[in-house]
Amino acid sequence: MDKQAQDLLKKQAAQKAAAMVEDGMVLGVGTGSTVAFFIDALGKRKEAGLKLKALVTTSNRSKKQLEGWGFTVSDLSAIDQADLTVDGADRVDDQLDGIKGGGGALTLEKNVAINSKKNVWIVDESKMVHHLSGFPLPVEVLPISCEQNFRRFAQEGLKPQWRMAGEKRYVTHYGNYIIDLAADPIPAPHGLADYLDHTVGVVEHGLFLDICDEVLVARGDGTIEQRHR
Ligand SMILES: O=C(CO)[C@H](O)[C@H](O)COP(=O)(O)O
Repeated sequence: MDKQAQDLLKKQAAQKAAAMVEDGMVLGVGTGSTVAFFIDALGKRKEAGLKLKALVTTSNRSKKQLEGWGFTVSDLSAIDQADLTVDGADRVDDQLDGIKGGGGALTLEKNVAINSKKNVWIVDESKMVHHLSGFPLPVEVLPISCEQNFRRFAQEGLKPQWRMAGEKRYVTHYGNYIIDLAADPIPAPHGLADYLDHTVGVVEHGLFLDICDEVLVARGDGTIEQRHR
């Protein structure tokens, strides 16, 4: 699929999600190119009179775009929970578990997601897989012990690679590094998530398991499939 065709699908899924937002909601907004289309569709709904109770987001990129549409963006700590969070994903499997963090915003994305009553992901069909595969798994690590973490992942056969930004290591919103694990496919996502959850120095990882409630999949035939957990 070329980029233009993929962008069209992303836009269709984004518009469908924007139609799900209701007046008075506390809304969570994710990060990425698909979410950028969602923010534009949400902005148009605002111009048509949509009034949110509060809005939180998962990156400075999304925050800037939302503010450009005149939205006020709150900190996550200022709200109790979101009614709905709309985000993209890098891969989604048959159980609606996913890999996220391609854009490096996984830590805030997971925190917003687990503090949301409902999570909807918007994807084009190329992101859908039967078992999680085809995309490196991002792991955000503290700089202080990142070399040890990297070596340990290599010993475990997880094929670690530093996320780079040009010549330098990519630095997250929180000043940490990202190690992308190229082990593929992921045979036991819950087992790997448990291992990463218990690895000292790991801040967060991109396995989003048992989090997504509904995925909107834009397909090349013009339809949007709504899959529920
Ligand atoms: O997890 C994410 C950012 O950390 C994004 O949601 C994910 O990478 C999908 O991005 P895109 O919509 O650009 O394909």
